[in-house]
This record gives sequence, C-alpha cells and structure tokens, in this order.
Amino acid sequence: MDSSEAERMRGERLRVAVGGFGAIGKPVVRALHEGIDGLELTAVSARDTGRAETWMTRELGRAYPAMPLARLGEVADVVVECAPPQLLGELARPVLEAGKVVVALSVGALLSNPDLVPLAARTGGRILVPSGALLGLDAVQAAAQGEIESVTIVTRKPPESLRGAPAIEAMGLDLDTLREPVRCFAGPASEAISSFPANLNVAVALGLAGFGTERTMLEVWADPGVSRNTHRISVTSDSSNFTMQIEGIPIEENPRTGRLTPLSVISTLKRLTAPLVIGA
Ligand SMILES: NC(=O)C1=CN([C@@H]2O[C@H](COP(=O)(O)OP(=O)(O)OC[C@H]3O[C@@H](n4cnc5c(N)ncnc54)[C@H](OP(=O)(O)O)[C@@H]3O)[C@@H](O)[C@H]2O)C=CC1
Ligand SMILES: O=C([O-])CC(=O)C(=O)O
Repeated sequence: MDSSEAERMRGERLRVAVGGFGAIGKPVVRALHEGIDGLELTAVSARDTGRAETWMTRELGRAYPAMPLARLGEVADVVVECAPPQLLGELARPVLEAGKVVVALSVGALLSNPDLVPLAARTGGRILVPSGALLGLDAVQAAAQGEIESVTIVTRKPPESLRGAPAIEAMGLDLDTLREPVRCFAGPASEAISSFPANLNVAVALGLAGFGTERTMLEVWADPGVSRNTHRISVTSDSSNFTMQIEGIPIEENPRTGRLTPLSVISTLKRLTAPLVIGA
C-alpha cells in the first residue's frame, strides 16, 4: 500500500474518542489501540491527564492525546461517554451539536438532561446506549412494538457494589456489617437514579428500551449473599412473556461496574462498521 492509499484508508475510518478513563474507559481504549476494523482512536479524556498518559505509555506503549471532555467531539466522529454521570451533558452536547455520535454509558443521566435527545433529532446526531451490564434489550424493544403489560427488574448487589450511593448514605446502612439482604429501593426506575446515580443505569436503559422509566418497576437489594451484580428482569406482553437473569462479575478496580460493560461497549463499536450485525 503506498502512502496515498494509506491516507485514503485512514480518511475512511471512523474516529473514536473515549471520555472517562476508569473501569470502562481503560479496556475500551485498550481494545481500540489493539485494533477494531474501521475505527481509529484519536483522543481520551481523564480527570488526571498525567496519570492517564502514564497508564497508556506503560500499558500500550504510546500515549494518545488527552483533552477535556467538552472538546472530544472536535477530534472524533464517535465519542464514548464513560465518565461520572454529572458530566454527560458537558461531553454530549458539543458532539450532538456537530451531528455526531455519543455512545452513552451514564444512561441514567439522560433523564436529568432531557434536551439531549431532541438536540440529536435536530442535528442528525445519535445517542447509542449499549446493553452495558444488562441483557435482552433487543427483546424488550421488539416486545414494545406490540403491547407491553409489565416490566420489572430486581437488582441484588454485593454491599460493596453500592458503596457511596446517596440512598445508602441516607438510610445510614452500614454495608460492612450487613448479614441479611436489605431492600434499599422499590418503585419506578425513573425515581431510583437520583438515589443510585452510578449503580442503576441498567434500570433506566431497560425503561427506555420499551415500557418507559416511569412504568418499569425496580427493586434494589444490598445482599451479602451474592458476589455478583445480579439483575432479574421479567416482561409480560401480547407477543411473549420472558424472564432473564444476569450475574455480572464486578471489576476489582471499581466493583460498582461489571466486566461485561466494557465488553458491551467494544461490541457496540464493532457493530458501527460490521458488515453483519446480529440482534439489531
Ligand atoms: N450502562 C451500564 O450498564 C453501566 C453504566 N455505568 C456508568 O458508566 C459511567 C462510567 O463508569 P465506570 O467506568 O465504571 O466509572 P469509573 O469511576 O471507574 O470511571 C470514570 C472515570 O471518569 C474520570 N473522570 C472524572 N472526572 C472527569 C473529567 N472531568 N473529565 C474526564 N474524566 C473524568 C474518573 O477519573 P478519577 O478516577 O480520577 O476521578 C474515572 O477515571 C458511570 O456513570 C457509571 O455509572 C457503569 C456500569 C454499567
Ligand atoms: O453493573 C451493574 O450492575 C450495573 C451498573 O452498575 C449500572 O447500571 O450503573
């Protein structure tokens, strides 16, 4: 391949940036560095740029450019949002204003940023929500094309996975001495996210997939008897009834997040350019 051909090939690749450099961001950066067909990593964003650069140099042998979240859209066609939820708007607005794509993990924060979907509709931008820690969003979306009667999700998490959630603090629950499961929330998914902003994105994603976050009913348990983030979902509808359960293995670095979530992002990125897309 001569250099002009290489340049042409590069020109055709989608440029991807990763906003947030934690449990999800690092494996996604690694996968992009190792190579995903048709995609090219152009930048990352981290709270501590120096630490991110050190990690990239040590782990990948090179440091990709690091820049503020709000500028990632300048150097990418697709920006993966995997930062703290309160930063979703700051990252997503400029990307969507430019008619580009946001892959959003802080799904719950879509509820407190209701302008983002209309903004995308206006500019031709898109917000893609990977299935993340969950399963079966394809089936829920299909069922929603008919009539859904009910959607429930019961979440059981090891106490450690709920540490820092405002609801746990408000309850004064001592997670270290828990011996029995304790129910920490029961109600609509839409009401849970302010109490568990970093723990229940999945419930909002489930709601947005079909029945609405106000009608999707959620229970959250701090359960010393489980070692995995466990979600059991039941759907009844005029096309099918189904029950699904997933047991996500927490990531050591951040036990709020499971190992499947960065893999789900990588799968979403691959589907952007794949000639065959399963479960679309
Ligand atoms: N949809 C789903 O299924 C799931 C969604 N999530 C959500 O995805 C998001 C990311 O999760 P996760 O990777 O586990 O979280 P982490 O806390 O592990 O990573 C977030 C990263 O963002 C960095 N950060 C903080 N402030 C900034 C800033 N101003 N600019 C750039 N980066 C910043 C943090 O840096 P530092 O560590 O230095 O503060 C941290 O490295 C969260 O909102 C989480 O709730 C998580 C799991 C499942
Ligand atoms: O891993 C999980 O159980 C899901 C999670 O943290 C989230 O939805 O934010």
